[in-house]
Amino acid sequence: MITTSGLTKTYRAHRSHGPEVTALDGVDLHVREGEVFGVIGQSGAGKSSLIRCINLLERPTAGTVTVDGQDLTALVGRGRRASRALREARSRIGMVFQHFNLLSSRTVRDNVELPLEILGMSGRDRSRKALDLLDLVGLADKADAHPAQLSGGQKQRVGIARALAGDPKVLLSDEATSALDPETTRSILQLLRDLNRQLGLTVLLITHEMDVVKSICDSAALMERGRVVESGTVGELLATPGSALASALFPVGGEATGTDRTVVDVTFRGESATQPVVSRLARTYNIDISILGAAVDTVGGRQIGRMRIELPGRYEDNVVPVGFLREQGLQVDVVTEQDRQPVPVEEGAHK
Ligand SMILES: Nc1ncnc2c1ncn2[C@@H]1O[C@H](COP(=O)(O)OP(=O)(O)OP(=O)(O)O)[C@@H](O)[C@H]1O
Repeated sequence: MITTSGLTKTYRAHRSHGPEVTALDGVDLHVREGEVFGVIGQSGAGKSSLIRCINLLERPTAGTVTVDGQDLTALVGRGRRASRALREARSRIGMVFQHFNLLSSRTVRDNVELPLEILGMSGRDRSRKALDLLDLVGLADKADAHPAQLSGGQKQRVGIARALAGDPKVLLSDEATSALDPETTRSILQLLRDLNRQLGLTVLLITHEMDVVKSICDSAALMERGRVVESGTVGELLATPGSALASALFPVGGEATGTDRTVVDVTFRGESATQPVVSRLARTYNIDISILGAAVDTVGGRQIGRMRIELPGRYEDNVVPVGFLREQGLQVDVVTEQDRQPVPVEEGAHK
């Protein structure tokens, strides 16, 4: 549904002179139809630039953006007909902002009607559609209120209703929950998930919070210094040895008790979680195994368990027991010192 190819954006600090800042450095991203895709990264990683380049609010320096089969970059600056086509294409891409961007002088209903006015819809149709959208986001009773009379979560619901006005196939969310408290964050994420399922809406969201990715994303990408350094479905990421996103999505702690030890993360899914693998391993090889940490969690809607265990001896001495674990159908990652570096994103923090 969304593909970026070699997407690059450089800014110049002062119009014609000063150093260039490379905000996006050849980003290739593939977002499938109907999925919720999260892009996570530290402040300055290029997340906002990415989302603004995808809907062409910002003109990319190089590369292409294709949304629903249409190359949007081909429409930039190519005469009147192309710019009308670009406007139309953009109206099918909804955008939700961190600070809601509502017009304070307009009522809730009038805020939702605004994009419909721009699309030239007649007054009665506009009004009906705005009320339907407000109903969809659970705010039908606030149609005549003004934004100042609403809570943050309610304002974001209005922002979402407005984003849906053009019947978009794609919703872009720029830190939609960063200004909200944890409880409200949960309800807005649930709303985005419900809309994704009910309307088949593809959602691309950017966030600096791992919890957001964990609770609603089917796929995720990690950005660092303008590049996508990891991406995939949550299942693929969890199955990738050494994936920084996987260990941040599902951290399991525990330090080795000495240098002459092998530390292994074992990931369980579904049935395998119940197998008494650790005791079987200890019996088969007659070794003492310490459990350093363990957790069971729901990631991307699936129950997953992870355990960090320690075997006596170095890895070379444990090749056979590690192979035994893999033969049981478990995902086994041997943890090195380097793997234990923290992932550079915040977890559960709110701006
Ligand atoms: N309009 C601009 N002019 C000049 N530099 C910019 C502009 N917008 C962004 N940048 C720079 O581009 C880089 C990426 O910024 P961007 O806002 O895309 O990152 P981000 O990951 O969204 O960060 P944050 O989470 O803090 O919003 C930063 O170094 C930033 O200073």
